[in-house]
Amino acid sequence: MSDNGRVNRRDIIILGSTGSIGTQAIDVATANPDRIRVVGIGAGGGNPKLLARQALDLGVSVVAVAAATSAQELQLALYAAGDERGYARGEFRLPKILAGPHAMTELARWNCDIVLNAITGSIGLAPTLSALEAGHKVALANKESLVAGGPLVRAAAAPGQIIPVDSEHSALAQAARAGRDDEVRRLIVTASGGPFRGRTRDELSDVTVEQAMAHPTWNMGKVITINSATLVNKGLEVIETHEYFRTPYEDITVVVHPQSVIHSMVEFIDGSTIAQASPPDMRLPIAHALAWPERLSDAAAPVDWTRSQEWTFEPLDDEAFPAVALARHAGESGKCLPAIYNAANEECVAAFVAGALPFLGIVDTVSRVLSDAPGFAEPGTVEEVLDAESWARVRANELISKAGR
Ligand SMILES: NC(=O)C1=CN([C@@H]2O[C@H](COP(=O)(O)OP(=O)(O)OC[C@H]3O[C@@H](n4cnc5c(N)ncnc54)[C@H](OP(=O)(O)O)[C@@H]3O)[C@@H](O)[C@H]2O)C=CC1
Ligand SMILES: CC(=O)[C@@H](O)[C@H](O)COP(=O)(O)O
Ligand SMILES: [Mn+2]
Repeated sequence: MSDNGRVNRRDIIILGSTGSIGTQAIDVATANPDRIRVVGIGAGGGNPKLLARQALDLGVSVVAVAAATSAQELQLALYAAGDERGYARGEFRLPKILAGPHAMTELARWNCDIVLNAITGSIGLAPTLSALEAGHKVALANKESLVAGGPLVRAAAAPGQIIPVDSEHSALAQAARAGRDDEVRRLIVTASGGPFRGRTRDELSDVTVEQAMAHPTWNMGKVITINSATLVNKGLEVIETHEYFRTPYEDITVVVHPQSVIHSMVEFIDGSTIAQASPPDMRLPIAHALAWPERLSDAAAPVDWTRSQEWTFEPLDDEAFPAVALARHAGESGKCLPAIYNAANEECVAAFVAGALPFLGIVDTVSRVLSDAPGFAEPGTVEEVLDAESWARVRANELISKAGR
């Protein structure tokens, strides 16, 4: 029985409902109506028709858009979606609409059991803090929250209040259940290696956005897919691992595993390694986070043990892909450098997608921004994170426009 008297059913709010994680979370909820009910959703405002359809399909009481200009468009889309379903105007009750830059933090405080943060980018930090401060459990896909605002998120979260959704951290949390914290020796984070695994640095000089978007094993949103190609995603995940588990950076190892079946591993002091394995399908870690500490039946297909298959492992090529070493440097230096690493990368990815920066320019520019960074103190407030991020975004764009000349 949950605190609100319902048997095992959790009311959830999905921030970023129109994206890759958001839509898969809706699939998980729809497949488990006795366990999960979606009571509120929110998105950026880029796809008001989808957001409106989701709101009516799920029967949510509140829907939020971050772009204030999208509020009217959303309202019209809700009426149109109502018309499509044959609702008469008088009978049709619109959900409450929240709009504008504070809509996500307000939605994150709304009455519910769990907030799933599936927003992309460090703009997700304030909603994560808002949900934590409201006392909600947070199923966290938005890794940028922890990277940009790790000390703030840690200070706001009670033990067990955040449940990881990122596949590697879900795997680590599952594997870590096999022993006590003081019996863990090392965390091994797997990386697919991305679409350019095996290439030298020279061979990366003219790769296109389309090639970078062709992830070998996962179908994800644009930013994380480009980040997987540069290995910045793995850099962010090393910092995320440190933030979740408080493991020293030297005890976090990255290993390339191109099949993406082992999602990460925990090595214990007796020499035993526990791995979590499942075919690449985010519905599993999403379901795991929403039902934690229980499990939902048939969230995703298991490994097919009747079929011959090979799982391979190889070391990361730090020369061709320096993004992980750079993230370790940012993480070990602390202060605001992780936030600067992420914010500079967000600008560089946007520039790469717009054709204003070559692929190799992404990590090269992030590296330059990190080495140019003045001494920001450890952030104590969101505003301090935003200050460091603004500096990084401006500096990254200066370097990007110089590179374009
Ligand atoms: N996709 C995956 O398999 C995985 C993703 N993650 C992480 O999950 C997060 C989401 O990734 P993914 O689903 O791929 O991303 P997508 O780009 O597919 O979706 C992003 C979502 O965020 C919304 N959004 C964008 N800007 C804002 C804003 N300012 N305020 C509120 N909502 C906003 C988008 O809305 P709109 O449609 O209106 O633009 C959309 O709903 C990222 O942090 C990513 O790193 C982690 C592991 C795996
Ligand atoms: C599904 C998921 O969790 C992604 O973060 C994934 O890990 C990306 O794959 P890479 O290992 O290529 O970065
Ligand atoms: Mn991941």
